[in-house]
Amino acid sequence: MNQLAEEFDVVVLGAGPAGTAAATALKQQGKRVALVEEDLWGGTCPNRGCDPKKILYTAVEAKRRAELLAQRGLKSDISVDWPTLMANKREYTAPISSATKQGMEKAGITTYVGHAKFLTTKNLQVGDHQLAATNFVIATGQRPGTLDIPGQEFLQTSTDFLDLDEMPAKIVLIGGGYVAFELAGIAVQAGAQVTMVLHNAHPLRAFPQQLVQGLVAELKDQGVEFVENQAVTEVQQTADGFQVTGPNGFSQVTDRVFAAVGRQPNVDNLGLTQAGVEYSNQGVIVDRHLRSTAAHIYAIGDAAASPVPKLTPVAGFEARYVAAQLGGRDDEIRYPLVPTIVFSLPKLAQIGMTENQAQRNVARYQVKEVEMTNWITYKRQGEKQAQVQLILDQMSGLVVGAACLSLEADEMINYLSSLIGAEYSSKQVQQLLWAYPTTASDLQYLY
Ligand SMILES: Cc1cc2nc3c(=O)[nH]c(=O)nc-3n(C[C@H](O)[C@H](O)[C@H](O)COP(=O)(O)OP(=O)(O)OC[C@H]3O[C@@H](n4cnc5c(N)ncnc54)[C@H](O)[C@@H]3O)c2cc1C
Ligand SMILES: NC(=O)c1ccc[n+]([C@@H]2O[C@H](COP(=O)([O-])OP(=O)(O)OC[C@H]3O[C@@H](n4cnc5c(N)ncnc54)[C@H](O)[C@@H]3O)[C@@H](O)[C@H]2O)c1
Repeated sequence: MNQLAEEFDVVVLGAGPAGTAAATALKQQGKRVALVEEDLWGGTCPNRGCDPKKILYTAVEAKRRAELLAQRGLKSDISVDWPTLMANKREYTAPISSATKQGMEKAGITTYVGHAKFLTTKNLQVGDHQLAATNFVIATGQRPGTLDIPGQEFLQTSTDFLDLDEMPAKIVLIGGGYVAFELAGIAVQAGAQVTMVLHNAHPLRAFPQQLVQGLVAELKDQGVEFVENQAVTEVQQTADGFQVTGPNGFSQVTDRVFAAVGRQPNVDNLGLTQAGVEYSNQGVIVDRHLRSTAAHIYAIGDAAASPVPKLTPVAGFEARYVAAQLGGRDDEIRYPLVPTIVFSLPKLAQIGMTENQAQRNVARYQVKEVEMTNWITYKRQGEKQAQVQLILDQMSGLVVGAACLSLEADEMINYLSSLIGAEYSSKQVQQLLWAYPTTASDLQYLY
């Protein structure tokens, strides 16, 4: 081992939700912990992901709710003041990085600023420092993917969108996943003319297509244009913007073009080969203990090729699990149910078994669609899309999966998460009382 190396029990690479949670839990065990970050402390979620997105979303959701009540007695002429909204977002995000770093240091974690790269299986380099450790935790996250086409340098990302000084008059969003649907809702309500360009006809493929079609219909109603089956081949800069082109004469002139075509794990410049760690384009390959192919090196969060959605609560769960493993536990990871929400207008949420999975065993699983637009919860708000889909296991009689589309879908999915996770039967649900009339009290009619 290099004599100049600074020694630790564990070195954590990346200070996002995964890395900070792991470092904190490991420090609480009394370990000597180093945490390395090359960019913003706190990582994607609070700086350029979930939280800034939700701040912008809060304003556009309020505007949409007011619009829906326009025929129901609420007079409103609301518009989004983007510069002020952005100032509000920046006021929130500006202190995050330094506060997170300070918080880590206050907890007794040794922090390093710079790019971490393995030199050997036991050593890594950060700037002028060499760090040696018994164990390492890779928590380097993901970055926005792009398209390998002429003019790719003109493509912007979700990071750019979430920090726009002005909302452009026209934008093109390439992609049909979480990011594209969330940014479309924000941009259209902030006054932009939005075109979503999809390379196939299956947006949000992991969600029930009936609910996705409801979301698409709602976004179209708000003014979003959808172009399907169009693989963009080139982006050119013009005198006053950009021209997006594709096969069969497709051409769209716009002010900005955002690629929302998935994210790539930050694993390619980590010296993983020197460390004996194998990886794929899904991230670091891990076993059921989140150990990489080098058994003393773990991977968690977005950087790990673990078979779960890449979300902040999952990153935290994996971090606490690995800390417990390094503290002496030796059980395989068992994930709880993972709720996911697309914060579009309206919201689309899902948990547990999906419709696609249920359809592989129709003898056992029944898909139940519930249209709720006329229920008091939704009617009073003028909501146009309020649907729930439940997956029933006919063997146990339990609900094992659910998806929701409405402005209340974020709350509803969390209630369903508790009930499905605790394996509540219909009979048990009828024994519970929720204050009425609320989103929760509808559960009685759903089960
Ligand atoms: C636009 C957007 C919206 C999102 N919204 C939601 C949401 O609503 N809900 C939700 O649950 N999830 C959401 N996510 C996903 C969520 O942000 C991620 O799942 C979460 O941040 C993953 O945490 P992580 O710690 O694994 O990775 P990250 O947060 O990406 O942190 C990794 C850190 O490692 C650092 N790093 C990388 N390489 C190195 C290196 N070699 N040396 C040192 N440091 C390095 C990076 O700079 C980064 O700070 C969203 C993501 C995006 C992009
Ligand atoms: N609310 C949330 O929880 C939330 C919000 C945003 C992001 N995220 C996380 O970030 C991840 C990334 O989000 P995302 O929307 O970038 O990815 P995604 O995987 O959800 O969607 C990518 C989309 O891009 C399309 N695509 C792929 N290659 C393409 C190509 N060459 N040309 C055109 N389209 C192409 C896909 O068909 C898909 O529709 C999510 O999977 C999720 O883990 C979560």
